[in-house]
Amino acid sequence: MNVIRFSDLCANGQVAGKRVFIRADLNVPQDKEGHITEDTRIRASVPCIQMALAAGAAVMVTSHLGRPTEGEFKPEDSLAPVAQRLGELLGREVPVIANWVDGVEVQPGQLVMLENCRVNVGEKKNKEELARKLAALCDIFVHDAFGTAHRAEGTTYGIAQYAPIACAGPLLAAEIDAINKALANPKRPLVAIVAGSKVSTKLSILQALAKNVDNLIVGGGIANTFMLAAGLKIGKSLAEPSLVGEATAVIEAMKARGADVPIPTDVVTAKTFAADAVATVKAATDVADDDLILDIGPQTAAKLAEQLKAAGTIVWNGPVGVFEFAAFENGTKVIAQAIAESSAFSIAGGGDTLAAIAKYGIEKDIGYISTGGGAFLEVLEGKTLPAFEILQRRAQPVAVAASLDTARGIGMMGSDAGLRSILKTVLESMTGDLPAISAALDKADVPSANRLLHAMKGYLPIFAVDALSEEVAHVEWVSKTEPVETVAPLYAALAPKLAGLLVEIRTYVTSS
Ligand SMILES: Nc1ncnc2c1ncn2[C@@H]1O[C@H](COP(=O)(O)OP(=O)(O)OP(=O)(O)O)[C@@H](O)[C@H]1O
Ligand SMILES: O=C(O)[C@H](O)COP(=O)(O)O
Repeated sequence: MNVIRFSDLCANGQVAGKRVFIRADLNVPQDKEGHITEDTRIRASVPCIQMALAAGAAVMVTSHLGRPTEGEFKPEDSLAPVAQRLGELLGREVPVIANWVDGVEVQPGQLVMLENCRVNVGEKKNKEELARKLAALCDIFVHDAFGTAHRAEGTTYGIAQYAPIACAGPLLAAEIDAINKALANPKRPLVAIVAGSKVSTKLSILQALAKNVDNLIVGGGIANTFMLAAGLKIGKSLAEPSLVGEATAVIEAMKARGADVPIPTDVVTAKTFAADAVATVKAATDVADDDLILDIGPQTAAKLAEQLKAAGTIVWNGPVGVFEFAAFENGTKVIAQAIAESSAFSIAGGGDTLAAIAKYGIEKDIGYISTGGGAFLEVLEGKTLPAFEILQRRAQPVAVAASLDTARGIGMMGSDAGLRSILKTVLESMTGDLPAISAALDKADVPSANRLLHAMKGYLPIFAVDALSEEVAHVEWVSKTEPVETVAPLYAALAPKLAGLLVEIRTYVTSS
């Protein structure tokens, strides 16, 4: 995966004193009072934040929480409980900043949390005006929100288009590697459980999944839509009637491969969506017009559990019922226990799925737990997620424009060994010089920056492409006479290219 990794930037000393904007996925489940019921996503975001702080950055972190209406902040949309939990994990205060789009006060060594980014107008549709403002807040944008990597929004895509440097955080990078590895050659039968409440998002993924998986188990609002497709009544239950055609297409695609999508034969219903609603188990054919289906029935759960026990690989996203209410948790509990008892390699993800895993204490029985729900389903579908598309694109100019010209280097040095030898020395000095130039410019010390650029101007033509050597020569020349206001933006454009060259040099000297 050709993306810039934040860990490399930290190791190269390019982060000290920089403004770092981290997009995390801190979208955790909460109860009615706003208490966090499961904090995996917060814990998983800690390493990136600590990495940025340890590298001496001024750190801003943000996330969405739920699906609020843009421009209409409500107290329940606030990231305050998340900041409080993060503060406990980090052992420091994490102040929450509201109305932050036009500027954020944060100093190196400090960490602030920027209030729910989905309240900003233009976030969802990735409006350019917002994206440019977001990018202007930072020197380095770090995408560490794997759970939201399938969304092309302002803080997950737009900011990456315009920020001076856009890179992958450690969680984002580790998740994609782990999921791809786990699913590269899945042991068959491969069974996917796709359930929960995000019907339209997930139903459209199912068509692609139907080509890959051997068994497709549906639950929650998705199962209700499949029941409609099978001609069953679902009363007032959560479903997406406009997607019945898609559900039918999935059933047909599975049938054509000799597999099927089991439609619930019994369900648990209520008359209201409430924890104390009376639960009634009934046949799937007996659902009344005023019924809400809130869980699969015990017969259906037992049948699905059998299928799961025979699986080679299980992918699980979404609880099959409203497991938060005791009367409607049985289906999810039975499925969770069947996954735990199965010898299959299991991979699970999704905000509420993680909460269900924690509730039934089966963390140790799951092969891999991802912070992504919809995102990891899209990886399974074979899609390139928008996060990776833009980060790869942002890594390209670095690789192309700042590239190492090894043929030239060998010619100039007389041999490959000669080139390697000079590159080892260069690697050492550039690793120190790049942050030193930035630090000098931060202090408006242009003469020091000029001295360092002058040295670089001398050796780059031995092994770098002309465009880069010329750009360095130009910035060095400007820095002889011009003030920091003129030099700093020129160096800001040059720095990522030099950082890219450094990565190439390191790769070259460590290759055999
Ligand atoms: N039959 C149902 N009717 C209404 N809500 C349901 C039903 N079945 C499950 N749910 C709800 O679905 C929610 C979880 O769905 P969701 O699609 O958000 O899953 P997830 O694991 O969080 O995945 P992701 O991270 O992709 O969102 C739970 O809060 C659960 O109560
Ligand atoms: O819970 C999730 O799957 C992620 O946080 C993404 O949330 P979204 O589906 O509201 O974009």
